[in-house]
Amino acid sequence: METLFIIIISLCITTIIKSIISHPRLNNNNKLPPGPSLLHSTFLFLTNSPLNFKPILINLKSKYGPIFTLRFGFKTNIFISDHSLAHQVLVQKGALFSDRPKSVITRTISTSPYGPSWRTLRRNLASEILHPTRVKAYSWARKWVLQVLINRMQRGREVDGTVEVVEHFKYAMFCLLVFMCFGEKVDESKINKIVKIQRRLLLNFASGRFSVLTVFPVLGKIIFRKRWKEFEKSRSDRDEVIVPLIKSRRSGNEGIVTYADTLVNLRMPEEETDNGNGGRLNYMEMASLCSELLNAGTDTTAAALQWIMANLVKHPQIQRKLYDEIVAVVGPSPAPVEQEVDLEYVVTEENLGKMPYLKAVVLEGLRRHPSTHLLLPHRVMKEVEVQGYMIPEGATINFMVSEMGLDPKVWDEPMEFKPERFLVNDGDCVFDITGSKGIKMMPFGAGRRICPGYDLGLLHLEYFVANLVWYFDWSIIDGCDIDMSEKTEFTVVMKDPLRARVSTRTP
Ligand code: HEM
Repeated sequence: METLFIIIISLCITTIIKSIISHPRLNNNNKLPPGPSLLHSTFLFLTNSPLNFKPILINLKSKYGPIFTLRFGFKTNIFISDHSLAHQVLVQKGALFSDRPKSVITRTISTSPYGPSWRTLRRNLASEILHPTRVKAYSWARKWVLQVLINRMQRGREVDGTVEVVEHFKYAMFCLLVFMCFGEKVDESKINKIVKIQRRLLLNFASGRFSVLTVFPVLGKIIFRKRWKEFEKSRSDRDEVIVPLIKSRRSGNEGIVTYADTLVNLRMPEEETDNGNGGRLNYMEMASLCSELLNAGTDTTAAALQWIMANLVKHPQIQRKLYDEIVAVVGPSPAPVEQEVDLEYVVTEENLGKMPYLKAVVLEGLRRHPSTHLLLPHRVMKEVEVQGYMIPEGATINFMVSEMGLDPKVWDEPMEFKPERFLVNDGDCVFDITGSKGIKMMPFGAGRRICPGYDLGLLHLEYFVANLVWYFDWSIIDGCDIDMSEKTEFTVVMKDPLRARVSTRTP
């Protein structure tokens, strides 16, 4: 029934859009990048889930080139797969391309329009939570989470020593981000409840079920009544768990400063006078922002961690080289740990800086398997020319991250996992992940909307990879190769989750 409605609505919109093709903003001189006809594009959007869209985009790229257009209803979607075009758009003309399309999710950093609210929220996260001194203050929480992870992996090991790791990675990253949000070592059942609620929301957005509510904001509420109800229910379930955690901070929890604390104290400057609340955020808004942080920092990192460990299992010589580097810096692995015992020895964060090969392994993992194939969509704020084409105001711009990491013009043997490509002559690892001077890959995006958590994300990956390799020897299960096929959830994950033989190393 809903699909029928979508088709009817799309046909109506098709008619309207044809009439606005000659809109002043799209006159004869204003040529859009090439792409399939409106009818063909609409058909592609209606018949494919966003989760399965990647092969279609790759096909369109090979047909139309590094910049192409796909139109759907009133929306003009531009796709860019070329590094220098991405640099031109995101860095050189960044001010025009840093807006976001409208979303049904309000009050998050990632969905806020480019403007003062976004700036205030992003600055709060960057300066209050992601500042190096604050990140350092969470260092003991990372050690605690490492222990949680090692314990869970030991407990989850089958008699033959094999373990499926991804759920343990996700759980560990969740514990860490929940701690950064609320300052509590939340118990397992509550963590699992939060994970379940967050995942339901995310998967519904990633599959397009909830995004359609944004495409048709007014009619959508009537046509997709059931989905609206479902969306509101998911939101209220989320608030039911998250708001009490925020309130418990208000009741005078001393010690470490958490994200929830900073939100309670935040004032939105442009609303100071007119929201009747002195510019304070309400609890739903705070819950939405905490929920964003949990999503942004967990699945992305867990997905990357799984891909990196899979490559280390697949390439034992790379794992050996990495292990040797770790041992050269911190000494031999400690004796096998007992379950539930406090970890005495870890590869510390100070030591990570002395391990260029570790950095190279992590970067190679992010190049070869970026956590997302596309950046979050950007919105064009004003009509602008890009490579001789006119991009209309309001168009959505998408960046094909994975294609950039695999471009043979930039990367030698792009399909191979070769960390050495990131090392310079003296064995140092020097790479600008922000792409400010030029983009070669952009797993965290680039320009004004670049992921504000990129430094923390890299730290988490280096810390967990180093410790997992120092504590355990990872090997392939006899007779089973590692299948590197991928599938898209909220992030891009291994289709066959990594299962490996994991044995504690002896000193
Ligand atoms: C390996 C880990 C991570 C990866 C691969 C990753 C990747 C990304 C990407 C691709 C974007 C979209 C950029 C764009 O649209 O141009 C993004 C945005 C964002 N990320 Fe991350 N991220 C990671 C970790 C984190 C962490 C740890 C945090 C916070 C603690 C975080 C917070 C955010 C936020 C708030 C945004 C929205 C930025 C905005 O719209 O201004 N991310 N991330």
